[in-house]
Amino acid sequence: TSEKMSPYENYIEAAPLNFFLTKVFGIPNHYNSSLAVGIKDILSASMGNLISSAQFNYMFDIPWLVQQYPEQFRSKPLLIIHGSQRADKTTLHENAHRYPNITLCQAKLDIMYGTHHSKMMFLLYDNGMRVVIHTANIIHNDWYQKTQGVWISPLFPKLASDQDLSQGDSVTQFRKDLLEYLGAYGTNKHLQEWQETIRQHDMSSAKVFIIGSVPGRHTGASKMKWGHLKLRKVLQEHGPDGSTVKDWPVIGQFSSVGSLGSGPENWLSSEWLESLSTVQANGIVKLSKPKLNLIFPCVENVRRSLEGYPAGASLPYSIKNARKQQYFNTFLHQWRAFSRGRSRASPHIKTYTRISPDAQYLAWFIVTSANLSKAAWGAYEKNNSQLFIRSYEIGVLFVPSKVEENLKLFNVQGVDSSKDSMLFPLPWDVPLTSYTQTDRPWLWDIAYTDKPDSQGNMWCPS
Ligand SMILES: O=C(O)c1cnc2c(S(=O)(=O)O)cccc2c1O
Repeated sequence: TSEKMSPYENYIEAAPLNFFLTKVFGIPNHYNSSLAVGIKDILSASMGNLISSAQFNYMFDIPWLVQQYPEQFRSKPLLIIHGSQRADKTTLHENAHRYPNITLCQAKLDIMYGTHHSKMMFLLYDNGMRVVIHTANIIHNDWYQKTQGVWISPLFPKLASDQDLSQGDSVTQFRKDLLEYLGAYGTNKHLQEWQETIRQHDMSSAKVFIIGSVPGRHTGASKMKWGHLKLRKVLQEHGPDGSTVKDWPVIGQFSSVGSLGSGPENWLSSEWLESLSTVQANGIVKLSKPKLNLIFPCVENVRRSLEGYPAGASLPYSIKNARKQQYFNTFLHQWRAFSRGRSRASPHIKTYTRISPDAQYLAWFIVTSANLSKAAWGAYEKNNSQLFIRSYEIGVLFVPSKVEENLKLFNVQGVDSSKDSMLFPLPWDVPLTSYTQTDRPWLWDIAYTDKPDSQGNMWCPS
């Protein structure tokens, strides 16, 4: 019903997959005009007449956030869901204190080293609501010169009061999974109000699966609800068939790396890769495990970036972890995004996909807050009877058949404009670019003083 749409909605609603990159300051405008949004576009009045909103994230600059809303929306109720504790929590409260419309909600983090990584917006308008799931912190730098991913839901209309509230879910059970994710935060009055609001909206137009992580030791029926086992379950039921994707590589792209174990068989190439290479379970014998390709910036990628070495302050891979897992380097490829004008926009986006060897087709695609870590994706414990997750994460999974019935694959590039294909806007270049002999993965806690960065500076972390 285009008569309701304003020019902004047209360009946002027109994107068939609702998958955008954030606008980057300092690249040719062409790369910021299509399939790119800034935070002010997302919050603009042309997306809807805002009644209230919620912002889930890890880092917040509250005064900056308020300024990103249109002036007439800056006093609307705003719920901030964070994971800050102790001094960080005090600072957050000090910064929020002077805004009477802002309420803070602290997500419980009872497990050591867990963080509230999830990045999501609820936008309630007078004619419906939107859900935005993305990868950027609520700070200026994350929306300025980095590559970030954003999924913006269609406008979800409010259910008519007489309509049965069990209506209004999608073929991917988007609303059910979103409510289940929110349920994991426990009893918070403001979050429960948002759960009620979500129940009152028709989300049947959502074509993506939610892949979420919540802290805990998940067993029994809950074991497959979160992290890499949720992905495994969805791919068992709705994934590609084994014959189509036999020998198709898996690609992981991320902005941080955890402690993965002393060898690939500890976690990376065993349980994690097994989940990402799951195919529709039709009983055929287990396929050979596919090749794993990883994308993480090398030192040169960071040095030449628009921000220079300081881009590396958001790429927290430590020397402590790196020295324990040299095998990890054998999987690595450079950050290159020439096709999107973003080779120099350092990646903070996290994406995972299964791609054909000729890089023409995708079997599925995820954009998420989850980096390459056990804390985010979960790790088996107790003889695979439970999945141990430390952090909150949330992402969306695109599966061709759920985007369009009978669609089996996404097109990546080239001219296959046959009717049964849909172009997927990849954020990074294929084929992948290997590290050179002298390239090393970026580590954020060692010095780089042999070559100045794009700003003429060296990197000397304290
Ligand atoms: O986007 C996030 O959720 C996130 C989380 N953590 C970060 C860290 S650190 O907490 O791991 O030291 C250091 C630098 C950037 C970070 C970041 O961008």
